Amino acid sequence: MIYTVTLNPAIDKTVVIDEYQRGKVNRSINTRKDVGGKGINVSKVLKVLGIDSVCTGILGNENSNFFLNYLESLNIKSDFYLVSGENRTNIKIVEKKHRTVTDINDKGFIVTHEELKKFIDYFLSLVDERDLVVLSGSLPEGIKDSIYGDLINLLKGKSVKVILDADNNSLIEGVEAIPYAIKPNVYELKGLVDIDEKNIGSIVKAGRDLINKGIEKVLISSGREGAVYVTAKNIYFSEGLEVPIESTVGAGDAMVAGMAYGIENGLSDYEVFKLAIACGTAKVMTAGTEIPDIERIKEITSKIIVKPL
Ligand SMILES: Nc1ncnc2c1ncn2[C@@H]1O[C@H](COP(=O)(O)OP(=O)(O)O)[C@@H](O)[C@H]1O
Ligand SMILES: O=P(O)(O)OC[C@H]1O[C@](O)(COP(=O)(O)O)[C@@H](O)[C@@H]1O
Repeated sequence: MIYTVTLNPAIDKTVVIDEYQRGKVNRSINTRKDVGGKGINVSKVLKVLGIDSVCTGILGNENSNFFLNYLESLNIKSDFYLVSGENRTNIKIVEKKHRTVTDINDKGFIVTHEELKKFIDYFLSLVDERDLVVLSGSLPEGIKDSIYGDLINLLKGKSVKVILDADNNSLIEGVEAIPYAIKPNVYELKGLVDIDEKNIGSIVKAGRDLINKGIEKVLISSGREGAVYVTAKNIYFSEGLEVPIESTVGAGDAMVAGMAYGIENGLSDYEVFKLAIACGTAKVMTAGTEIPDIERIKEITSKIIVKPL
């Protein structure tokens, strides 16, 4: 079973405007609200790919029904540890004129040490060596940056594979614990290793260094520029496809879903990479964090050109 862990879920409020006017009244063209947060988005795309997962993590009690009802409507199993407080709302400003998305991500609820410990104990009782765990997203107040590293060590103790998608110090500390796989974007990678994010050779070298440390799969995404996949045996590159963009929010999560699906199903590095790119590309063609459909993912998969490096 795949478990996605979201410690800081979010409602994504997408506001479409023509052009942001600082200090003025801005009027929206349209708005939408989606259930989001990185691990939850991964579970949404896994469902489309036809694979079950359990969405776990920590959820604020106050507006929890918005999340739980939505996941139930998609037939995605959820098993969150509930804490008091409200799940954050993250604002995504889509500017039509400039074709940009600006994220304003809130902090979220506060988690006490005791609550976190209860969640970890419960979560560890759920998983065994047959499972794959996706740890992703930012941390609510009260949880230290060491959490992903700590969880990776505990999960490795149970022979559970982990895919990590985090940033800043939680990524640095997570990588020190050597997860099975990671999916940084180039900016997250730059926070980890000194790279020139415009130079493919520099990105590949960073990927190889991480593989030499013991991480088995390193998928580095670079938005429209595409992605690089470095494993012990292969190095692949693919350019991003030119597609109509609705919202880039959740592209990385969709990519992680493709990666998790491929790893869970024993696909080759080549197939994993193609599927991950297809999921990310299909996602940018949907509004907000709406899930891409499977037919589009299949169609894009057939168009992706992967170059071995
Ligand atoms: N503007 C875009 N055009 C085409 N594909 C995109 C675009 N943005 C993202 N993608 C696809 O989604 C993948 C993940 O996007 P990226 O923005 O790098 O992730 P993250 O959301 O983690 O920052 C990219 O590698 C690419 O395949
Ligand atoms: O936990 P963070 O880092 O604040 O990110 C949460 C945000 O990331 C998202 O999961 C989208 O992530 P990506 O665009 O990186 O795939 C949104 O749904 C959510 O608002």
